[in-house]
Amino acid sequence: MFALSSGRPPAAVSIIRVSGPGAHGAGRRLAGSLPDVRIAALRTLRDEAGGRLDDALVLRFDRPASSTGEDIVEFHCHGGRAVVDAVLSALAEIEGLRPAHPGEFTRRAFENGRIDLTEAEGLADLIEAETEFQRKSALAMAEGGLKRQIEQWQKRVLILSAQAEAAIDYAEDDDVGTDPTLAKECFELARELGEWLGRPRIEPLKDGVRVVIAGPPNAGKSSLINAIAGQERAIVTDIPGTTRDQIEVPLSLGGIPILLTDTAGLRESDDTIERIGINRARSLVEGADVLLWLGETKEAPGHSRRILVHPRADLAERATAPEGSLAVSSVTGAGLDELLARTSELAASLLPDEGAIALNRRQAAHVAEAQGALEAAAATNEFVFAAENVRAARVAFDRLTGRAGMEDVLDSLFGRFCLGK
Ligand SMILES: Nc1nc2c(c(=O)[nH]1)N(C=O)[C@@H](CNc1ccc(C(=O)N[C@@H](CCC(=O)O)C(=O)O)cc1)CN2
Ligand SMILES: Nc1nc2c(ncn2[C@@H]2O[C@H](COP(=O)(O)OP(=O)(O)OP(=O)(O)O)[C@@H](O)[C@H]2O)c(=O)[nH]1
Ligand SMILES: [Mg+2]
Repeated sequence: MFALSSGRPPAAVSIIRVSGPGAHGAGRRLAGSLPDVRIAALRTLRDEAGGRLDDALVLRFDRPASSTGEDIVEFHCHGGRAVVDAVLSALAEIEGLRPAHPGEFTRRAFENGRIDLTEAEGLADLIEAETEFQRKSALAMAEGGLKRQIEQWQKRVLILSAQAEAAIDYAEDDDVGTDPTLAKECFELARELGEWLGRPRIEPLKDGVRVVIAGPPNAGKSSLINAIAGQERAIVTDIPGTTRDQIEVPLSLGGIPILLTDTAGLRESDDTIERIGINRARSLVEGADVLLWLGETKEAPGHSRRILVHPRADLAERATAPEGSLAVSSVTGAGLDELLARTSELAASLLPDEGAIALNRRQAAHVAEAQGALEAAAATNEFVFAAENVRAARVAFDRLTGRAGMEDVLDSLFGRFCLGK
């Protein structure tokens, strides 16, 4: 299979990669001969009829020492659209070669055991990374930070598995009791997994921390989002119930990604459209990471990270903010810096430390699965049930890394534990 691996032409240089058993043959067909492995060399690429396609740098990798684990040839061509099309067409002519599916190079790397699922996820995030923060976090995942941690968990779970199985084998039928070390280690591992689950996740880093502006109609919510965005994003009128659809403004506060959302004013309404907007506003408030509340303090929804805002503070009748409320004016800009500072402080607490491994939703689900199973294993005094749950934890870790086969698991299980003793 082959594909253009670099960005969309025209570009200075375009890289076309070929991976699989036919890669070297294809390289020779186009380039005449291949350079030594991992040594770039200049070649004239030609089509079947001998017509010149381009002068390109050619690179060759021999399996398994390549990014996919297969033979690879790379053509570093001039990045013109017609050049790239011509080389891709010449490759398509070659028997047994076909264009790659999206993500297929990474998929092959996974299938050939070069990377596990968490590394593949890290690579996907790395390619999408737009900020330094995102890049460092994705790179930590892509270079195996989580994979190594899971391998350590797997080792411990294998020993537990062996202990539990051995206990079943050797327990007298009527002598099934607890193994305090087994229960203790299950408990300890479950606790450690719980600690990981309690850490900040990757989603706020990727999608932005969800900061929701909410409050009654006409409070000045849309004016506030416009003032923060520095442009007229939301419609502002003195008619209560102006905003219906949510309005989202992505911003970066000192490097912290924020998704700021304006919502419909909360009130009882007979207007069908407004009511739909209000329902959306309510669920946005519920899902908010940080809530900016522009209403009365006593009406404020309970939220663990909320800032009470006293808007329109430039008006004489609103000159004094109630205790605990931050006076803000979208007209004069007063209080905005303080509001943003407090917002980014709350938002920062939801983000992983720079370069730290942060679980994504899928990974966290499997970690939670393993945690639950180990807790159950720790709580029981039935070896059979304990063994079953330890096995479930093992499966959860295998799902986490995307590993399906159990052969190596069994090998290391029996290699570690001498059942004949
Ligand atoms: N030209 C080019 N640049 C690229 C890539 C590529 O495929 N081509 N990559 C595409 O993702 C990234 C580099 N990733 C790579 C990952 C592994 C191997 C590799 O050959 N691994 C072997 C040998 C390792 C070694 O020599 O240390 C191995 O793991 O066995 C190569 C590139 C970014 N830059
Ligand atoms: N003086 C003053 N007026 C403001 C300020 N913020 C908003 N207003 C006015 O208050 C009225 C309502 O403002 P909006 O921003 O539309 O209020 P809202 O909370 O979005 O209202 P709904 O979308 O209806 O829920 C408008 O007439 C604004 O011009 C402010 O800081 N100072
Ligand atoms: Mg509004």
